[in-house]
Amino acid sequence: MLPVALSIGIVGLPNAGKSTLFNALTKNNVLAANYPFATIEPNVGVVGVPDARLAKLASLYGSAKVIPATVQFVDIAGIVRGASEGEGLGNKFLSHIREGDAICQVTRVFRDDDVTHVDGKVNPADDISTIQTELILADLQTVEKAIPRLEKEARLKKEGVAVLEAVREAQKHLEAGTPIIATNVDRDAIRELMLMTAKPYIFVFNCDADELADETLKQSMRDLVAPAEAIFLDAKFEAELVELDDEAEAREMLAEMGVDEPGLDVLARVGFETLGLQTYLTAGPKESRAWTIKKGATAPEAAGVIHTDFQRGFIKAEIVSFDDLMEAGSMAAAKSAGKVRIEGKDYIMSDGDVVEFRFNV
Ligand SMILES: Nc1ncnc2c1ncn2[C@@H]1O[C@H](COP(=O)(O)OP(=O)(O)OP(=O)(O)O)[C@@H](O)[C@H]1O
Repeated sequence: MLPVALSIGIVGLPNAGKSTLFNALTKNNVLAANYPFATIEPNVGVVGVPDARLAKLASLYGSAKVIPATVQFVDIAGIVRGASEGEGLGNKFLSHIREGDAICQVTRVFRDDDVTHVDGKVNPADDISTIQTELILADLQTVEKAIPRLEKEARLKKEGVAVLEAVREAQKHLEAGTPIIATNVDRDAIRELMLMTAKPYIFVFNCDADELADETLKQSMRDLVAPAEAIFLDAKFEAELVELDDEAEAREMLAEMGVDEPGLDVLARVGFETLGLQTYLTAGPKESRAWTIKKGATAPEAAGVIHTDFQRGFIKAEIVSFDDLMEAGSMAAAKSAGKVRIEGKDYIMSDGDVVEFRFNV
């Protein structure tokens, strides 16, 4: 199994704050200007997933380094009404969204008369439906284009019949204005079409300081997008926060905003979850490290993320859960307490397993 490198595409209307958020995520200096369509080329940012367990492991093992899991964000240009018809940057960037594994939509909530809104007013519900409509229309085009080919394939081979049926069902839902993720269409059957509304979705509400403190407002946004995840942050503030070298100052700024945790940390964690990923941990004097696997991965597959030899020559895995290890206070104590298990080829990994693999090369 190759290392898992899934990515999340950031979408939103022009001036929603995508570039500001992306810059903060990567500390890259991508152009973030008060200028619709400032972002033309897609940009990839690789972000560490914050994991408090790593520092604890590192202090237990005296590790020299800590290496977190990562999640990739791709900054994509703004979508405007009519994008599926070629308005704005049109279909060019829709193809970048198609390649992502999940979508993160940045929605403007902040009020600032100096920052133009494409529709002349700030209205999150309208903005969300504008983008959803564009993605649905683009998916509908994809489906309509594919159907004649799929009909031919269904006549030639049996497997094609189920695919065609699933795609026709998808078409009906899209015509009714429903994103595929909200239906029970067989998503495996239609995978090859890479439909955008079939991807998991995260909503980032880009707020100003007052709005961040407004629980009623936030609840109404949550209700608007449920069951999808809603994250609230001030992208401009997050961008300033990452510029600070002084951690104490950063903590103070967060406290002043009444926020416990940087929004970017929440986003990285929720994004990682939304992609269906989990981590297992390894620890030693050199490093404490989180490794990324898909949920449901077996022990040999997990070993393969470190090295293909580990997977090929897999014998067994010595596993202790992070919590048991911390409670015992050391690997030796965990062993004598009977908390360290020997697991074989069929073991399904759990998040937070602390692992040592035994293998033959
Ligand atoms: N929470 C916020 N509060 C106030 N201003 C903000 C906030 N977030 C972003 N801005 C400002 O809004 C403007 C637009 O932001 P940004 O360039 O990131 O938008 P964008 O979505 O990337 O736009 P485009 O699609 O046109 O590239 C910038 O001037 C930015 O500083």
